[in-house]
Amino acid sequence: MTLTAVKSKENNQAGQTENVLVYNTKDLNLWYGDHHALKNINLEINEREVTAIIGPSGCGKSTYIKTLNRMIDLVPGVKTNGSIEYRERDIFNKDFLVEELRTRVGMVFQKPNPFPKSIYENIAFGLKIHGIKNKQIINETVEKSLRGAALWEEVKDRIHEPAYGLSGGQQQRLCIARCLALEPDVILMDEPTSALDPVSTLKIEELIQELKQRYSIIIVTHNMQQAARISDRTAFFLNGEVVEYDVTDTIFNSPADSRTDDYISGRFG
Ligand SMILES: Nc1ncnc2c1ncn2[C@@H]1O[C@H](COP(=O)(O)OP(=O)(O)OP(=O)(O)O)[C@@H](O)[C@H]1O
Repeated sequence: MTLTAVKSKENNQAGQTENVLVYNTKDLNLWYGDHHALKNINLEINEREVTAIIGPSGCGKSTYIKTLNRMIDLVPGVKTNGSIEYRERDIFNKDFLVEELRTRVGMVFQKPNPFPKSIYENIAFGLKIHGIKNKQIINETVEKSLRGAALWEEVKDRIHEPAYGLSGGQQQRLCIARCLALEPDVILMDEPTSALDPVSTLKIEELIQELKQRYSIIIVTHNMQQAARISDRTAFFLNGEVVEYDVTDTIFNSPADSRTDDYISGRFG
């Protein structure tokens, strides 16, 4: 039984609700050509939690989250074995259409990447691609998504202006709104605040706390304080392996492995 499963069981005995898994990664290995970038990864990720992935540069954090929505398929020469179950279905199974997976699992990148269109069109565009044509539904979804990303009040009077006119932090919240419009189940975030100033970072962190009421969030971050502040569980990656995975408080206050302790204390990385 894995650590997370043990904890779920303990919670259950204490009369709390059992955790539901959104992802279950089993013995995952990944190679870029000959380079073994992910080694025997086993991770159970709970729904409606924030799961942080931390570790030094090059340890495989981005590779792992890009595998969760099969964006890794776009890299030539990648090989994998093992499995990743999303809601108990193997994402590598040929019956699981990648388009379906990416609709269920949204992604926000390090650098805000709005389309060169208006604020409104940034959200409406994705809806139209998904076949939604009704103007009223589109208008309502645009507003709902911008509200969900805590951006509506700031942009409601200029939603037909170019998205590039927004600040970096606003652009990142627009990218989150664009993701929310498609009603995802999971949101993957790859260092979403690393290009932002402290005030914009705080806004995104507050937003993540709100979003976890409805979505499961998996976030890669180099910022230890951020992982400690916003995540429920943290996985520490090193050289393509998961060294330790536990509730965030334990990782930061009493890690089991001395390498985790060294990393979070800033002794390397
Ligand atoms: N497209 C690629 N082709 C070949 N090797 C790659 C590719 N992408 C990543 N790698 C290698 O795989 C390893 C893991 O990279 P990855 O980007 O996942 O690390 P990371 O932990 O996210 O790093 P960082 O914190 O610097 O973003 C590194 O050794 C990297 O050089």
